[in-house]
Amino acid sequence: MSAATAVVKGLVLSRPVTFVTGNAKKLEEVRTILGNSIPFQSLKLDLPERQGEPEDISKEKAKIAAKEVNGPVLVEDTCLCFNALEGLPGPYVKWFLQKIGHEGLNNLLMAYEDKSAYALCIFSLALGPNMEPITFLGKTAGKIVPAKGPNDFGWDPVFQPDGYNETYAEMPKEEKNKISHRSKALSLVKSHFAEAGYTFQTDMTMAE
Ligand SMILES: O=c1nc[nH]c2c1ncn2[C@H]1C[C@H](O)[C@@H](COP(=O)(O)OP(=O)(O)OP(=O)(O)O)O1
Ligand SMILES: [Mg+2]
Repeated sequence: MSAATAVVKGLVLSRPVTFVTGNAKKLEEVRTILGNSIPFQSLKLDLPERQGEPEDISKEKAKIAAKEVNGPVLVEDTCLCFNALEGLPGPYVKWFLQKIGHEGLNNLLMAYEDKSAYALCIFSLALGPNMEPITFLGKTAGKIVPAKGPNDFGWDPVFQPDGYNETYAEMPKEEKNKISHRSKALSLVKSHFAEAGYTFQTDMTMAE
């Protein structure tokens, strides 16, 4: 079928926004948090990630994704940053988790009294290939604790947000989604869509 057309304050998008991620759990949270507020489709793709500052990594992912999709895309990059380690492992937490696990993440902080950390989520929206991505940051402060709770999403069992005695993993999903790095970033994404007044001419469910 012909692609859906979206009007963006005079700017016409040939397709609805595609959220590109290789992570099913991220997608699940994004779906729940966004509800029907922003029509989007998703694409499972493991995008290459450069090294460097979190915001640049996220933007670069959006640029690559926009080329792949040849249309508007939303991506995000998530970091787990330890204050005692100047923000590391940060964007590299995926590899740390894979190699050394929850216990290893705790051990990294063994030599430090400061166990404080923050979860950072950076969404990048690129309206098309060769368009400069716009970024949206969400941050939740907490500390690193020995793993507690179900082990079904990344480092959730070792991250205990400030003001809670439970880790992200122990909380009901709705509670995590109220206070999470991801939901904070997504509320900025939502405001952006509302302010930009993006209107969609075609029912997004009809998009290819
Ligand atoms: O809310 C979260 N709670 C716990 N763990 C989380 C969360 N959000 C991401 N994570 C994990 C997934 C990956 O191990 C690393 C981020 O790496 P990151 O590159 O952003 O994610 P990814 O490669 O799994 O998916 P994508 O294809 O969107 O890049 O932290
Ligand atoms: Mg990734």
